[in-house]
Amino acid sequence: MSDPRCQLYLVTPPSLRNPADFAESLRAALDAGPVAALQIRLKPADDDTLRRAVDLLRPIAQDRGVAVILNDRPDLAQQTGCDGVHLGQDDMPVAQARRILGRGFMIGATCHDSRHLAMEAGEAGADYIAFGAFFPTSTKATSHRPDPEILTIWRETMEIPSVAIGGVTVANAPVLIEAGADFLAVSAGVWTHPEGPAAAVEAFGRLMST
Ligand SMILES: Cc1ncc(COP(=O)(O)OP(=O)(O)O)c(N)n1
Ligand SMILES: Cc1nc(C(=O)O)sc1CCOP(=O)(O)O
Repeated sequence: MSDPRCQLYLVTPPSLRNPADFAESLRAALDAGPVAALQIRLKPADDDTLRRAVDLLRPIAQDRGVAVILNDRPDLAQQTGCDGVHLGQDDMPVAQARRILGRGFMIGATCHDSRHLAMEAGEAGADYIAFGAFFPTSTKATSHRPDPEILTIWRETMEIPSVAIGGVTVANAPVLIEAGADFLAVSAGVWTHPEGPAAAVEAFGRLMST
């Protein structure tokens, strides 16, 4: 298969009411089409809950070649065998995380609608930067609404891959793909898709391969 210009990055729902059921949905989703990464994002969750979630979900993803990124927690990400961590502006600074985690560990950084934040994150050692929220979402309260053009400008001027997040669905994804996003990070648009997560991943796969 030719290298797709944009790849799918799944984000878990904010809470897993039934972890075993979610594990089943995750298997089905990952078997339905190409997925580059899975972010485990549980809010709020204590350390035991996070560890149990990583222990359950990490092998499902990694066995299928999907990188596992833990949200917010570089310490637990490293201890539990994840491939990377995603850091917000109020989390551990990227440079500090890079010093602790070393070069082989993936670090992503939230940059809202700011190329300035994104350049800072890149200089501090981030492997990808995330812009959002591009569309309204009920997964998280958001106060930034970037124009998709930020993805075009970023791609034309910078080498670090961009992730577009926030309210992304099969219906609105084309504008972000056209604008030049390297990855689309999606939660509700997959887990609450009317035809189910596998159908959503298949549909994203079609969009990204055309
Ligand atoms: C890929 C990606 N982009 C942005 C975020 C948001 O991270 P953050 O600002 O730390 O907010 P919370 O996710 O912790 O609520 C993300 N998680 N992933
Ligand atoms: C976790 C998160 N961060 C965002 C940001 O803008 O930084 S938007 C968002 C929610 C992503 O979930 P959904 O695909 O359901 O909108």
